[in-house]
Amino acid sequence: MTPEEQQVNYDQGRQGGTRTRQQIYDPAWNENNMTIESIPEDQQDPGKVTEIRRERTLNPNADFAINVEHLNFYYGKKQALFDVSLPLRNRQVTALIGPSGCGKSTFLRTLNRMNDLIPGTRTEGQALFDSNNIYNAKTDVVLLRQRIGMVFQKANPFPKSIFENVAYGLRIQGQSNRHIKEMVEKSLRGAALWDEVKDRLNASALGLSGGQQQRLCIARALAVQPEVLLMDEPCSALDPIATLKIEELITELVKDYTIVIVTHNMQQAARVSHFTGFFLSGKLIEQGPTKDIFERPTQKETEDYISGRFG
Ligand SMILES: Nc1ncnc2c1ncn2[C@@H]1O[C@H](COP(=O)(O)OP(=O)(O)OP(=O)(O)O)[C@@H](O)[C@H]1O
Repeated sequence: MTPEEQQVNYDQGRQGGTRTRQQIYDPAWNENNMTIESIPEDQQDPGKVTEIRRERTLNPNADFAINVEHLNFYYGKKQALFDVSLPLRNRQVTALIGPSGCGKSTFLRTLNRMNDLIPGTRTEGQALFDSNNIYNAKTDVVLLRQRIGMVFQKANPFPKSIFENVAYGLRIQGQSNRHIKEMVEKSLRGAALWDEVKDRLNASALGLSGGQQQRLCIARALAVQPEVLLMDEPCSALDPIATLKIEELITELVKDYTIVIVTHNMQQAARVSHFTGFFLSGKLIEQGPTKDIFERPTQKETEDYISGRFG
C-alpha cells in the first residue's frame, strides 16, 4: 500500500463516529437500536466484567512479540504518551483500555508506525520486534506493516470485489495468481467469512453487511501473513451479534497471531484478552493479567475506571 492509500485507509478507519458514555458501556448498543433480548440466549453478553473465561488466563511463559520500553510520543509540541513500557506477548490478546483521549490509539499506531503518516510527530524510546527497534529510522515500514497488520474502527473495504479486496496486498507483492487464489481462500476461511461469500467472490465488497465487511478487512490483513494484528476498536460500529462473531474470531486467531486490541468496552476486554493495559492521560497507569486488572486492580484510577466512576 502506498503512503497515500495508507492515509486514506487510516482516515476511513477512524471515522467510527462518536459514542455516548451509555453507548460505550452498553454492550447491547448498536446502530439499529437492537436490544440484548433480541440476541439468542446462548449468545447474550455474560454481563459481568468479572466473568473471565478460563481459557483467557495469561500464559506467563509466552515470549514477548513486541517489547515497548520508555516510549514517549509527540504530536508536534503536544506530548501524547509518557514513558510507556508494555510487553505484548506472543499469541496472547492484549487489551488497551482507558477513557477517550488517553492515548490508546496513539500507542497502537506506534506499533506499526502508522503515526508516521501524520506530519510533525516524534517518537522516543524503543519497541523491540524480532530484535529490531520498530522506531529505528532504518526500519522498512512497508514490510513492518505487512508483519504487523491493522484493522480499524470502521470497516473500510475498497470499492472492489470481495476477492480483490483480499488479494490487494498480494498483488502489490507481485504474487502469482495461483498463490493469490490459495491465500484468498485461506484468509477468508481464517476470518470466518468463506462460507458466507464463497459463491459471490466477484461481487462488490460494499454489498456485505457491516460485520462481514469487518471480517473481510481482517481477511485482507491476514492475506499477507502478518505476525501481529492491531485492532483499533474493531467492533465499535457493529451490532451485538456481529460483535460476538468478531470476538469469537479473535479467540480463534490468537492461536496463530499476537493480537493487540483497543476497546472502550470493558466487557469485551474481559471476554477476549489475556493481558490488559489501562491508560490515563497518556500514561500507562496499570498493566497485568486481565483477571487481576478487573478483579483486583492495584491503582485507584484503574478501579474507578473499571467500576464506571469515570469514562
Ligand atoms: N492527529 C493528531 N494530531 C494531534 N493530536 C492528536 C492527533 N490524534 C490524537 N491526538 C491527541 O492525542 C491524544 C490521544 O489521542 P488518542 O486518539 O490516541 O486517544 P484514545 O485513547 O485512542 O481516544 P479514543 O478512545 O477517543 O479514540 C488526545 O489528546 C488527542 O487529542
